[in-house]
Amino acid sequence: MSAEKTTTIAVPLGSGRGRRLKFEALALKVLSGADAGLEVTLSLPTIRIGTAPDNDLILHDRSVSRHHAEIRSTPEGYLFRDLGSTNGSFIESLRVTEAILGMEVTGMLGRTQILLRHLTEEHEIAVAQDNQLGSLVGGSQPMRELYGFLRAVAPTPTTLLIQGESGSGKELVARTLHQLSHRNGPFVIFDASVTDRELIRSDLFGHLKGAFTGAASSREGAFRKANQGTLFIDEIGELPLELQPRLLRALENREVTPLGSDQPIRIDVRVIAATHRDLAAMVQAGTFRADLFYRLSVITIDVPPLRDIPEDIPLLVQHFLKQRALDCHLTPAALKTLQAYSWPGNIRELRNVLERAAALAKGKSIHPQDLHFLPLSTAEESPSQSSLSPSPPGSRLKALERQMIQEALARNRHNKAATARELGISLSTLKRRLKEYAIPSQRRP
Ligand SMILES: Nc1ncnc2c1ncn2[C@@H]1O[C@H](COP(=O)(O)OP(=O)(O)OP(=O)(O)O)[C@@H](O)[C@H]1O
Repeated sequence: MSAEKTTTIAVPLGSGRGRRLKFEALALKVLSGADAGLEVTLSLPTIRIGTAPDNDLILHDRSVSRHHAEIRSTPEGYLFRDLGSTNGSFIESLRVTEAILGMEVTGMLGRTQILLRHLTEEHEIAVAQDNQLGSLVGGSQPMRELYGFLRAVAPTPTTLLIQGESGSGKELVARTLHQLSHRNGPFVIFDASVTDRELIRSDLFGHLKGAFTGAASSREGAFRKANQGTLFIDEIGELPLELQPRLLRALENREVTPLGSDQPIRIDVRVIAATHRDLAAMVQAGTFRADLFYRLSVITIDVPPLRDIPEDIPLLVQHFLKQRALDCHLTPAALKTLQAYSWPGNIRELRNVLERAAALAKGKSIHPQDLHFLPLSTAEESPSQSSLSPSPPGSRLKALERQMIQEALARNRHNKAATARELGISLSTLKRRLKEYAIPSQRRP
């Protein structure tokens, strides 16, 4: 087995400065039998052993079955399972169908004896000294800690969960992870809140031609599109409960079965999920599966809200003005106004406020009176708001549309599908409007 198959599972320990990652893996060493001397270290969610070529540890012992056993990482430790093999599995001389493995045990599969060792290694995460990582801008302590963390986890194949408020940069973090991962395949985005509930299964896992009425041709699905690359599942909290076991199976078995087929297809995809919701609370409420939550949250990455990193605002302002080739600058008073604001729409809102200000400013200087924030009926007042001027006439129509959307959202308890229905627009249009107007898609506490 090649060294490239060696992978790691990382578990973050502690938070803030001095954060450490614990790498977990299972070392398998064949002690006797046809493959004596073969050694491999793996930390996949599930490790398969047998003589068939799709196993992770392929044995050439004729007394071993094609799919003999699997070892799954669980919150309790590595769980060994015999998959109904002809000659059975023995752990420390006891015949087992299932067993949680100790730190170092000897297993016997057919005539092959294997030493199984649970490895853990801890690494200190270096806090970066940079003001930028990939397209991410910001030199504050939380951002530098984030950069150090991203650098450490990017090359591992571990599933990641990114948490943060709407517009705080979760997608950009996922893109940065993909860029740093050196994975050859594409970065594919799947937004669970936008996709039609009826189509979500085939959009994710694909379908065969004729799998259902209207399936005129076959479809690959997001998982297979992302093969060798990264699949970013945005708004994972919106994934229908009935589809969650399928996603869990895809993550654990590294294979998907398209709709209308009974042939699973092996995939090599790194999954990064994101949410602005409290998934742990959803697990408590029974609206998100605990086993999927466990699998997704092996590593969680928290993206700070903009109000927690006001020191990054000058850098971000410079970045956006340059990115949009806007030939203007902010007066110190305008910068102060931005730093005092609470930013319910986070960095996306900052970008929008700047674009509007640049369009409305009379000269090259942007003054506090050129800054126009959202009509914040649902967000807390910021100290700077009372001094804001009313929206200029040109943006009144947009302000009205924004207001209508916010009110409909509140009436529908922030259920986007219901809101879109009430407004008579598609879910994807609503989602676009929410982004455009930097309306937080979550009710504020
Ligand atoms: N640190 C950053 N540096 C530069 N640009 C940023 C940063 N964070 C976010 N942005 C920009 O802000 C906008 C919103 O970011 P992004 O879409 O990644 O947020 P999000 O958290 O995924 O939002 P949502 O939850 O609504 O999907 C994008 O235009 C992105 O490029």
